[in-house]
Amino acid sequence: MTNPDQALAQFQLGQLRASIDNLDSILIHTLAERFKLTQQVGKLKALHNMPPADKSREAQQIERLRHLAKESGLDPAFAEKFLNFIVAEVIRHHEQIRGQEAE
Ligand SMILES: C=C(O[C@@H]1C=C(C(=O)O)C=C[C@H]1O)C(=O)O
Repeated sequence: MTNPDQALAQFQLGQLRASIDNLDSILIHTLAERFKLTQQVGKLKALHNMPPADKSREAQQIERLRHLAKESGLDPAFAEKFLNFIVAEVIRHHEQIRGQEAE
């Protein structure tokens, strides 16, 4: 048996989780669109013999995202780690594309 307080808490939890699910969908769709673009960058770089990683571009992105994170109340260290995690995957894709072009 649930008391009214527990029933209300369950309802609120369900509402919060529904919004979290919506935001997780946005994150997945956003990442999918980002990777479509970075795949195009990878092909362009492979075609023109440019290196997969660009540390100066990454430094600019980190500075920009740390600033945005601070403004939004997100931990800037987390924002930096998150970007680095994504960029590492992008570079892995670029190296794969480069390998395919060389075949
Ligand atoms: C996509 C690029 O390649 C790499 C991946 C980046 C990214 O995912 O934002 C940024 C810099 C590069 O290390 C790029 O050079 O723009």
